[in-house]
Amino acid sequence: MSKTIHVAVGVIEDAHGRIFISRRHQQQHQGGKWEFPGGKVEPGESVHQALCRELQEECNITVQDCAPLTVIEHQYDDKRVRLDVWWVQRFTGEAKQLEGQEWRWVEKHQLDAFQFPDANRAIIERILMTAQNYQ
Ligand SMILES: Nc1nc2c([nH]c(=O)n2[C@@H]2O[C@H](COP(=O)(O)OP(=O)(O)OP(=O)(O)O)[C@@H](O)[C@H]2O)c(=O)[nH]1
Ligand SMILES: [Mg+2]
Repeated sequence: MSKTIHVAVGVIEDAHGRIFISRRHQQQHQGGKWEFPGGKVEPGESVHQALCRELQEECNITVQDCAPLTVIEHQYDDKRVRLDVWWVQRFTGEAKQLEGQEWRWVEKHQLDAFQFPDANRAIIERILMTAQNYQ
């Protein structure tokens, strides 16, 4: 069996409490589905470093403040992933997608209306739970 792919994932929240999502390119793993931005942790990098690098490269933002939200391990038919998910509540720069993917800000309660990879179910539950606790 192939080894687990370690991924840094950002749940980016704006001042209105909305979350940034983008749509994976068709040819990518889980293509066509929506995702939270992020990518593979490179050798020698901490997860935090990977998160900051990926969000700069993919979404044009510099992370100022973030906190670990949850870690999800998921086995797909073809690969196993460990998603290290961080909540990003402070950043500079105007968030947008730099890699040609469709993107948008969505209200937390609207997240359920989008099709995400299976591993993301647990992330969305966590977002909704945490959001409730802070209201
Ligand atoms: N970025 C991201 N990846 C996710 C999410 N959910 C999920 O299962 N994954 C999986 O995590 C893996 C790594 O993500 P990625 O393709 O963004 O990695 P990357 O940016 O380094 O891209 P590349 O190496 O393909 O260029 C993929 O297999 C992807 O399907 C998610 O919400 N965001
Ligand atoms: Mg990526």
